[in-house]
Amino acid sequence: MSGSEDEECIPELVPAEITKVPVTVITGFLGAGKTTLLNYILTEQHGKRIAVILNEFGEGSAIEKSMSIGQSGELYEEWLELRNGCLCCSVKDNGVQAIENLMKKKGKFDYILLETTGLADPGPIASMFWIDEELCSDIYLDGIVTVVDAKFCLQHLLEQKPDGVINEAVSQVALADVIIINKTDLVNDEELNDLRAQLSSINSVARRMETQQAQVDLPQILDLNAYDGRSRSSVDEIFNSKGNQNTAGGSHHLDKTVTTVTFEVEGSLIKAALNEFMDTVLWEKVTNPGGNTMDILRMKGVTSIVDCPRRVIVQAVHELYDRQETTLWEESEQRMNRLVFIGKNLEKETLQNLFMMKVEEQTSNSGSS
Ligand SMILES: Nc1nc2c(ncn2[C@@H]2O[C@H](COP(=O)(O)OP(=O)(O)OP(=O)(O)O)[C@@H](O)[C@H]2O)c(=O)[nH]1
Ligand SMILES: [Zn+2]
Repeated sequence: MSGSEDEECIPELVPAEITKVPVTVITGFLGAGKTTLLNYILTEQHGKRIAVILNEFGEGSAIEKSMSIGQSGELYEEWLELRNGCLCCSVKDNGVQAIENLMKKKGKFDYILLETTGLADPGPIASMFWIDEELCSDIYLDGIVTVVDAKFCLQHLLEQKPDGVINEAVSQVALADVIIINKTDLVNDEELNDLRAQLSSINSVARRMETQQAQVDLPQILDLNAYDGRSRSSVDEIFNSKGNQNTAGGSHHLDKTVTTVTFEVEGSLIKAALNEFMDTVLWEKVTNPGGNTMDILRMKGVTSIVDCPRRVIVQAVHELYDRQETTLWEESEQRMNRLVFIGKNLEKETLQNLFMMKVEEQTSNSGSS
């Protein structure tokens, strides 16, 4: 694809297909069981060549990252050099570049697992891999898996940060596509129920699993396609199941500023109106009736655009968003927009009314929907 301008003849080994390599970000508070999960994955039979990248500051140097590659059970270590230190703090595509270089040296992997430090908000890392997809990178963000400690998670979620800053444990739960409640051996049913309720009051749409020693069913956490058009079914699943009613919290009084909100609006809107809606909620920001700014951490939705025969998927992480056309609408089908927001100070009516206005603008302009 690149660097071949100065070559005389066409290289003989042109790759026939460009298979992009999925990246799953594994996050979770200190000691929750991320490394246990990685080790478990690497020793399971999965027939994949998996690269594992640990985004942690080591004892000695902060510029080297440990990396191991597992192929049918056998592991070896590599050092991944990142000039700017910690992956999540480095310049946007630095980490992506480092991984691509490594792939050039070592041959392609089938899959990349990236363990973030326990104290990191996974937002910047997710954004880094997500943006790069558009720059024709070899790798793409598949999903975010958050491991939580059944015993201590609640305590971490409840910890208050000064100035209303969202604490990392809450961010990790909010951005999760899958939440693994690990160490269930350390809690009783009541504690577990409490935690389940608190987790779903923050993020009611992530798939949830419960484990000991992080022993998960691998297909449940890999190849999620959580950030591309193929995730449509997951948005539909949300609406066809429990997603619409917000789960009530447990007995602890968790600071409920981060929650999930879902709504549906019939009809279609023009592309510009959808962009306006996204710009307003993500960038300009709207306030809830209590006068607090709504801060969106994660959003996904299926939307219906005027004159577009296909469903349009919208995805956002923090301020970044992206649209993708996917499957065709049926002729007879009622056009429907379904949106999911996870964030701080969210209020359903305000968001839904704003979206409805964009749909109605269209209806009154053209008289069709
Ligand atoms: N009781 C119990 N202990 C577990 C379980 N899973 C992991 N552990 C232990 O919990 C400790 C922390 O696990 P790690 O996998 O290192 O956690 P981590 O999230 O990678 O930790 P950091 O990298 O320090 O953030 C280890 O001592 C594990 O053996 C479990 O299901 N039950
Ligand atoms: Zn960092």
